[in-house]
Amino acid sequence: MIHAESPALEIVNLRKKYGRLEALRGVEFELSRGECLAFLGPNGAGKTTLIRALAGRTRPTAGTIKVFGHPIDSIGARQALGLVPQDLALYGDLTTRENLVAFGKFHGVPRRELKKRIDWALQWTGLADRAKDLVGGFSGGMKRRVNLACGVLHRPKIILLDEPTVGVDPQSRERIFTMLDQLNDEGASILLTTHHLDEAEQRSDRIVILDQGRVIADGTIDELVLSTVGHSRLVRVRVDRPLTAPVAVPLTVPGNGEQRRTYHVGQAGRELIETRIDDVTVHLGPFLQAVQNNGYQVSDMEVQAPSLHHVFLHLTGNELRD
Ligand SMILES: Nc1ncnc2c1ncn2[C@@H]1O[C@H](COP(=O)(O)OP(=O)(O)OP(=O)(O)O)[C@@H](O)[C@H]1O
Repeated sequence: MIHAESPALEIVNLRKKYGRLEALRGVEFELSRGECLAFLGPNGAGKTTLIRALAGRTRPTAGTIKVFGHPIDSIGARQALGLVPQDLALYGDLTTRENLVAFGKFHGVPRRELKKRIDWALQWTGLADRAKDLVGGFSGGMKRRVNLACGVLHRPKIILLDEPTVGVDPQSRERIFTMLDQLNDEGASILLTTHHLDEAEQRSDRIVILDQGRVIADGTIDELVLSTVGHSRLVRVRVDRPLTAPVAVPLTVPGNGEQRRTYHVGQAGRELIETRIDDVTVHLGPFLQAVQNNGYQVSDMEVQAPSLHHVFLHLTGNELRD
């Protein structure tokens, strides 16, 4: 039975120790029903450990995990969860269909439903015409798709995916996200880990950033941007000749008793001026005017909105790399 009000997942004070190393240090978050949540974090942050703990593959040292309000070790909770692990768990010497049969049985899909589910999975993955081919000979992207199908054959309400697009080409990546969108549209709640900031930014409803076993940020892109780097824009202006000195920009700062301040931007000897502007509508015009007043012509300009990349750098001080 599913509790009407409870979230899909509720994680409180989750801890996992491997000997003296604490991989999870009191992780707390919720996954709402029907939500797609992306977990980001540098290498070793604890993402895989978290997914494994949620999937019952490793026992947490402390903390609670509730699935639709039920303890993680209840039968209802187990049936609600589907895991798509990072490492491909497929039988290379079996065909696509044979792999699906094996995983369907493993997940306890009733015999009478198995064929229907497998036909659905073959369509869903776009591999119907490869049903009788050995999986061992497939490309990385195709194997990922079969792996995904094997993890969701029993139609779990919550799908946990550890790096679902690692090592696949951009086309397969796109295809995998279309497949996940379909499950999400049909009501599944999705929790995935990824190394791709753009993927998290474009594909998820909410983002949790994990660093050294702790949640250091949790929110929508807008919330994360606002609480870290703010809504300022990076402006890059190229001018017609190297600066002889930094450019003086007088700006009026609104607020209690308007203040006039002068900023000096740009570096002598460079043709590029980079600065942050709090409010484009108020400050961009005076900034460009000041560049002209200092005797330079603007030859090119770029305004960059803050992205998840800036949030991540701000919070962890590191680039996120594969
Ligand atoms: N079975 C294990 N035994 C001992 N230490 C482990 C084990 N599994 C993970 N760790 C350690 O726990 C920490 C978190 O590892 P985890 O794999 O969860 O991180 P991750 O965020 O998934 O990293 P990556 O992005 O590299 O996959 C790391 O320091 C790792 O070395």
